[in-house]
Amino acid sequence: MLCGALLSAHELFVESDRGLAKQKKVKVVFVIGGPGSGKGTQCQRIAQQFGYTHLSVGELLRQEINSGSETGSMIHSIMKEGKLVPSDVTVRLLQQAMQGIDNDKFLIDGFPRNEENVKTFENLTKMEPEFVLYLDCPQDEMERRLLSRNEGREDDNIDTIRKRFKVFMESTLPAVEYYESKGKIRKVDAGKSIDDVFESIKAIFSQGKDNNKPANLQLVAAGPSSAYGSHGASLLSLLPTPIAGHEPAFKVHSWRLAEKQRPTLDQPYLEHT
Ligand SMILES: Nc1ncnc2c1ncn2[C@@H]1O[C@H](COP(=O)(O)OP(=O)(O)O)[C@@H](O)[C@H]1O
Ligand SMILES: Nc1ccn([C@@H]2O[C@H](COP(=O)(O)OP(=O)(O)O)[C@@H](O)[C@H]2O)c(=O)n1
Repeated sequence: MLCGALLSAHELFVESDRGLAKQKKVKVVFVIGGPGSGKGTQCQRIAQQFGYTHLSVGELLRQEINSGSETGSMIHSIMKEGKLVPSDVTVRLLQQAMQGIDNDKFLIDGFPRNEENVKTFENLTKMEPEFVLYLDCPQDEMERRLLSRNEGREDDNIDTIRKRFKVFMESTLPAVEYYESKGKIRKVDAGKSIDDVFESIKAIFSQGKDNNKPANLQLVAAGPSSAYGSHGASLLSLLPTPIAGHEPAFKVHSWRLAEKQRPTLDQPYLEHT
């Protein structure tokens, strides 16, 4: 079972440049997709346009391999088989990287890869993502892209690529379903051109920005028997959905028909908070 109520933003302790610990609220967006779906490519653009720090978990693992540590050699043997590194190792590398960066918005690329990744992240950080961007791409297209990636990656050979696809289907898709059940998946068709995929992604990130702005709502004044009550309810449905972790832009005043309380300018139905 995965944990229930978690914070969207978390008090993360970071070392300031004076060496003192200070608290800051941190937001994370996870980016999931099959190998070669374009996670790294799109994350670079998102980071540049929306001010996120891009952390590629695969890259953090490769850096650990290059450090020559014992953990690095364990990671190396797992990665060349296309398997998944134990979550406590991955999440600790991720936490270390986040603590060393003075930004409050992180784009975490290639994470989570399975439900164990999810649980470990929740347990160790007590955070959950704002949302999860899912790059959905046909397998034959991902295979074509990986075989021509030319970054000299040991795992970009046809045998390991096929193993990574299997891991994606068997382990990562259940994590996608978990976030789907929480309403956090934002899926884009990643089989299109780089520019077209980014257009879809921009709409998702821009929507988040708009939802943070207080809406410019005019109060509707209405006299007795003018059906304000029924329209009041539909008015509510027009308001932007509050984003988890943000105060809603409006306070809703209840009014009870039995007591014949109608909204007035003194006691409006909706009020900016
Ligand atoms: N939409 C796209 N169309 C064609 N090629 C792409 C697209 N997105 C990425 N690529 C290329 O495919 C390869 C894999 O992309 P990458 O971003 O590294 O994927 P991932 O991080 O998901 O493994 C790279 O060589 C990249 O330039
Ligand atoms: N959360 C993660 C992310 C990557 N990895 C490992 O790192 C490898 C490369 O991941 P990556 O995100 O750099 O690349 P792609 O497989 O998405 O192209 C994976 O195949 C796994 O072996 C992991 O174990 N756990």
